[in-house]
Amino acid sequence: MRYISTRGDAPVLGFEEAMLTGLARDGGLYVPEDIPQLSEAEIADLAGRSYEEAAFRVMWPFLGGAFGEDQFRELIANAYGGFGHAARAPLVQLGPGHFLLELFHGPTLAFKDFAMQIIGQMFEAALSRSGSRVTIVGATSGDTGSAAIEAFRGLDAVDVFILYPHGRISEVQRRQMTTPSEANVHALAVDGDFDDCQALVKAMFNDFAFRDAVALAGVNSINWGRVLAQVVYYFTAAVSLGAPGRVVDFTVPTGNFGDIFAGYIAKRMGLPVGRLIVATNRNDILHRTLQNGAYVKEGVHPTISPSMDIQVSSNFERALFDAYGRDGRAVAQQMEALVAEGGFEVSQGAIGVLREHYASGRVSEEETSAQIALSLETTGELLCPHSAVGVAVAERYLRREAPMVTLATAHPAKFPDAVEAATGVRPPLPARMADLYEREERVTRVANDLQAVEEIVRDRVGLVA
Ligand SMILES: Cc1ncc(COP(=O)(O)O)c(C=O)c1O
Ligand SMILES: N[C@@H](CCOP(=O)(O)O)C(=O)O
Repeated sequence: MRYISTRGDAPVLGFEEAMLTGLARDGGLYVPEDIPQLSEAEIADLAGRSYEEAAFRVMWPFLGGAFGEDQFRELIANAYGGFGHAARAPLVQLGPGHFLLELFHGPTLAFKDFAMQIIGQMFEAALSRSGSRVTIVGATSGDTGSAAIEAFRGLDAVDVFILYPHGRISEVQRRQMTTPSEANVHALAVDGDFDDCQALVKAMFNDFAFRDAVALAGVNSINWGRVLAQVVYYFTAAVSLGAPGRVVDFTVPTGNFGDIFAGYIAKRMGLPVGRLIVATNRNDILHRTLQNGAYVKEGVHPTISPSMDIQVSSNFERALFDAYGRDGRAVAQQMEALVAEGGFEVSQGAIGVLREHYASGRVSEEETSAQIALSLETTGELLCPHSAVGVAVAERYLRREAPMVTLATAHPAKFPDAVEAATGVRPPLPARMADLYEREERVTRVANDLQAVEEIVRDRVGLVA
């Protein structure tokens, strides 16, 4: 199994190297050279299996022997054993033909746990085999960071630095990142927005001297392993609704495009996915692009669904790569235009390909709050604001020919202020986190400045600048 860069000019790697490398050295993202296929019979045979067994069968063909079969099964068991629901990703019916896929039963109450828990296991196994260590640097709008810290806290072979936008995430999200006391965890509050944090991370990867000195690794969805682990729940959800004998549509609250791209990979593997619907808040670059064919940056607007307050959507590059017939040069040119001019026109051919797979909708702040209230009233389901964005958009796309699954990406208790403002109900944290507000916080405030962040990282990992 070989992994190639979306910009076509980086070394071709195996699964383990691609996972540990993060961003490709040409600035692109790694993708599999070929997408493994599951036959109809293999998909049908997932019915009634445990989530862990489905995870093994879906992910295994991408690994190219990086781990042994028994070892990989054990890593999967460790990853999902601590989830708070036996089904791991249960489906709840919201109405005729509309289902909610609850992805918030992991340790940090967001869908990120599905990938981060297994990535943590794979990193640990790979690093203990090679005896090496890495420095993980990640950017977060709230959920990736807490899931990464949870997955990597206390590991000897890893330091984990998480950059979050100061003042732009919920208090629960912040505390999940600032209260772990392990010495290998470093929360950095950046004076900027999520796009600034993500740009800093990418700049660190593109600073080869720094990258090599600290053995930089990434756990944002630039890391292929993240996307891969998220493919699994598209299979479990669709199969429980009748796939492969039935087409299933999905609506995905979208920011960095990793989660919905995982749905596209499931489709490419043979799962009968109908429409993949991008649901955005006011930060609607993806919706605008699908509507008018131009990918143009605006400033990031703070919203009540802060984890989706993103304009430069990393994984859209992976989608473009396929839409341009896997022409790395074309993608590299567009990404250069994004940096130099703040945007680019997607070619007629490529936008046509994207529209074959993806549709989209945008939801205002008022509509998000109204949807949280309406869902509670009509279905008894208390939604987080991100999931509410998804449900509101999905309602516009319901059709008789296919059931719709909306991904519920976080637990409402992570965003209690927004949920309470919409419904009057303040969702409580699960008992195991009940003392979150009493724990001591540890955080370093840092300017939106590459040198300043690199200096902190070098210093903490024991390298003299
Ligand atoms: C709760 C929540 N919903 C949705 C998203 C968007 O997911 P993606 O970035 O994979 O598009 C995020 C962040 O990524 C999130 O944390
Ligand atoms: N919403 C995310 C943003 C980062 O996305 P990722 O999937 O690329 O890690 C977050 O919660 O941090």
